Amino acid sequence: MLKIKRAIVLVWQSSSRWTLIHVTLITFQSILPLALLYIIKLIVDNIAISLRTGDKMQIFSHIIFLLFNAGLLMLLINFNAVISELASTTLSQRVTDHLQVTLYKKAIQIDLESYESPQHQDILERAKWEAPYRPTQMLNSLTSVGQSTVSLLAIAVLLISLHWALISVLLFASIPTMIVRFQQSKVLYKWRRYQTEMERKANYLGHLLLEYHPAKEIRLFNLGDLLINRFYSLRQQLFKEKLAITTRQAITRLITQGFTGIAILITYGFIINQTIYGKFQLGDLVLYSQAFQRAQGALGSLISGLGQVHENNLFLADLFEFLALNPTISEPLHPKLVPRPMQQGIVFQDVSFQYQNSPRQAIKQVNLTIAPGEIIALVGENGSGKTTLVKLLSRLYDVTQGSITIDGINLQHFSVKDLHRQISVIFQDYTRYQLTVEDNIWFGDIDLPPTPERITQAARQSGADAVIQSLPKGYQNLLGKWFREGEELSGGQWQKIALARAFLRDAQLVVLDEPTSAMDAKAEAEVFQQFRDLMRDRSALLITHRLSTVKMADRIYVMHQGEIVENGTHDQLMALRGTYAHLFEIQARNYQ
Ligand SMILES: Nc1ncnc2c1ncn2[C@@H]1O[C@H](COP(=O)(O)OP(=O)(O)OP(=O)(O)O)[C@@H](O)[C@H]1O
Repeated sequence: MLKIKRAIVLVWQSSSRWTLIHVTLITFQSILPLALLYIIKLIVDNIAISLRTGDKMQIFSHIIFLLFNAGLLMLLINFNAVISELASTTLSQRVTDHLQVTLYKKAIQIDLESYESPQHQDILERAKWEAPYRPTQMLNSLTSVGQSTVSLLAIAVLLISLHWALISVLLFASIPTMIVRFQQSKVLYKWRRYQTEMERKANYLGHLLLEYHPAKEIRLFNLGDLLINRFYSLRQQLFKEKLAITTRQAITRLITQGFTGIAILITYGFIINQTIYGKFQLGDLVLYSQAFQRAQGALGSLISGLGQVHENNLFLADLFEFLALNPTISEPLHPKLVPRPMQQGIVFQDVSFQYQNSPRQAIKQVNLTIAPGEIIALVGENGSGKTTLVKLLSRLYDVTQGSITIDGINLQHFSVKDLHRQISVIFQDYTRYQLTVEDNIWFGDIDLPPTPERITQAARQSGADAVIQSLPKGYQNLLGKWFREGEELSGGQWQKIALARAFLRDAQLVVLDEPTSAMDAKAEAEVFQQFRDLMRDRSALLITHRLSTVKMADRIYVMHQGEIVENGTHDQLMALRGTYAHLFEIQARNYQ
């Protein structure tokens, strides 16, 4: 019941005006045919009277009047049907758009961690399936239930006046159909839930085959046919399962329909019998058989409407399951302001962290300090935990143990938005927005307007300005190949744009995860030559495998399997002759 109410609220919120129009028109649609039926009865009755009396002219003119009204009513019914369809299309569109936005709003709220669980992906996928149409369908099935109930009640009064058993037979005969319909919805729903992952796998293969990024490897490694075959065999499996379910359902439906059919035949037999023996007039025969036919129709749509309500109710659970997800990275009730400027800086104290879906700790007992204005470098082999530290610092995840503080205040006491405003992070898998250059840079700080001076300055600092000047529309040029007139950039050029985005934000800490990995040696040298100037009094955390660039850092932390194993300046670490010195010498040797 609660889900039905929520679905209606969603539809109402999408457009209260169109919801009202839609429901009103549908109500008319259920009442008007009944009025038409009544006029037809009057016409037949009049014909019957005319056969018995002499004043045929007067009766005929009355019948003409009734026919005229019937014609008008038919016009009205058709007009109502057309307008109703228009209202229904408009409302559906409104609901789809509204729900899409609701879904996106929820998606940007939930924890990053949620995206890493297959169960969450299943929930998201199902919510995506259901959101566009399920609430409108719920409204439609509810209105159809209302509509058929009104029709059925009105006809029931007529049929009861004939004989109470008629409507009882009809109702009784429809019980098996109803039970079967409900049962079938449940089976279908369970199957959809269970096969979500398989459907996602098929979609993923489809994505690999259609998207631009995988296209190169798919051609070069000749993966196309292999992936298509895998896609096809998944779809085959889904198809077979669905076919088995629908075949079983069709057979059951045939049996129940047979049962209802017999009951209907008996009832018709009764009506005909009563007419032959003169208990019903000819008009009654027409009226009752029409009414009975309509009762059948109304009952059929009532059962199907109730079945749909039940089915929609089951499937809406998926949408609401997603909308009910709450982030665990919670906002404090009374947030403190992030100190600006920081006095003591950022301190990681005995920080440990384990990803939810992982059997081992990614970070173990880490102690690390970033003082105001300090440039810190984080080095270490792949998988040693560098990026994870940054995710913890920016509260994309919360630490499992220990604490991270700014000027002694735990990060969890700041509002997440305020914290993010003070940190400018570019991850190694940064986003290439298929938008204008200006947007790509401005997205680094949308709290301020995208004035050309700010954008150009950030682009100059990252070395992107020269690239942008060579584009036909400069800062207004679209990037990427998704849209017309977009220009694709090289990996290093994209990286310069991403770096400009990081520089734009007036943050107290700039975190760059492999910021120059795709840049040529000259561009990289240019960025780092001016890096200290660029940072001015800001702190920076650099993650890089290129040890030549970390020499200029004030302090270097070396990570190994989630732990910090060494820290100091370049000279101190070289003198220590430990992991850093070893890594540095390997790289230096490769350049000789
Ligand atoms: N989302 C995740 N879920 C589970 N485990 C993860 C996740 N992300 C990273 N890990 C694991 O955490 C460990 C640290 O990964 P992290 O990305 O922090 O390493 P890194 O030092 O940044 O590596 P690289 O130099 O390759 O970028 C690795 O063992 C990795 O497998």
